[in-house]
Amino acid sequence: MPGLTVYPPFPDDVPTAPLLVIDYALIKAGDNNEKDRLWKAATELGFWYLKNHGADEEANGMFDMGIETLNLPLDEKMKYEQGDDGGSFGYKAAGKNAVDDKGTRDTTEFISISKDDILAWPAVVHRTYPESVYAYVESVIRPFTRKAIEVNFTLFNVFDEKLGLPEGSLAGLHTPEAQSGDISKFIKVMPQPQVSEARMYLSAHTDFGSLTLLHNRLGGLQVLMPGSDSWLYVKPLPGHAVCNIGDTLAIFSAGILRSNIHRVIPPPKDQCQFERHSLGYFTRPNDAVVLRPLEGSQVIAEAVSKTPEKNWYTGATSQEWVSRRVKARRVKHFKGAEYWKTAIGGTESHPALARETA
Ligand SMILES: O=C(O)CCC(=O)C(=O)O
Ligand SMILES: [Fe+2]
Repeated sequence: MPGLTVYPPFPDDVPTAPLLVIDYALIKAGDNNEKDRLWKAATELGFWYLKNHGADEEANGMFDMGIETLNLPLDEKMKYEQGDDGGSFGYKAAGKNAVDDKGTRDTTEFISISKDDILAWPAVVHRTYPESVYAYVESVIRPFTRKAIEVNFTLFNVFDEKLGLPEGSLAGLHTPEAQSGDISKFIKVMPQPQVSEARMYLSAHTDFGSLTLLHNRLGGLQVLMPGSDSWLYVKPLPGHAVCNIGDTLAIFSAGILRSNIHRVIPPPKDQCQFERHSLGYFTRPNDAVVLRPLEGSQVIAEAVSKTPEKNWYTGATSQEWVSRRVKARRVKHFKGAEYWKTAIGGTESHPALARETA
């Protein structure tokens, strides 16, 4: 069973990022101390571990679905390729995205499954998927999607409270019934020959949407520590999801919630000989929501006035924002180093975003 591969342990002599461990069960029970810790994590680093999230079994099933799907022959997978127009549902073949300012092609492939297609199945909202996806909809993908939405809503409620927004504000911008760019994404990267300059798996980026819930088994994910040039590994911890804030929550809160830069490089030490699999639920606002700081909060209004250099008023809808960022990475649209510097950006600016060179 590929899902049961025993990997070498994450090495204990590489520097790791100090993510707080947040207990979802305590958050759900309304524990104020835990809510304060979540707030600290979401505003200072923008990344944290989440334990007791209750979605482990579904996540394991998603690994089986993802491995089976990405092991299909390439010509079968290519029938479902996302294309070059900014669509983020379906299959993304290795080599279709650039990873640096030279236009180097990536070696990362993934299958992204839309929340809308999964909740509506057997009706099709956006597109169709390989049969190996449909075989898991009822037993795995739908329960996984529902649990991810539940976790999101619980965390959103804490953010509403801390931001001084009326209860239900953030949930109201992410209604499951409305169409959105929400995806479950399963990622695979083949091990690479031991060359001195191994290729970046995912170039430095901020996530495009609101919240990301990641389930990792191998290392490779690194976060750029705020205010510095150091990249630190996020050590995978069994049973813990890695959560992070994306651009749209940063925009809604005028930067109070931190959308931190991260990247994926080959897993450290002996782990790099293995195929790397990762799974994320990427939550994005409803397609039609216009991205700008939210009204009705004194705290957000103050944050806007303290950051005049930032253009939080993007004028873009959620769908336009995500689509622009997906499209900009496709090799087809690559136009050189200057292009890379400006076109791929999200809410954070840091030289690391422009100078990544595999
Ligand atoms: O594979 C991972 O560990 C992280 C993936 C990621 O950052 C992304 O897909 O946005
Ligand atoms: Fe990411």
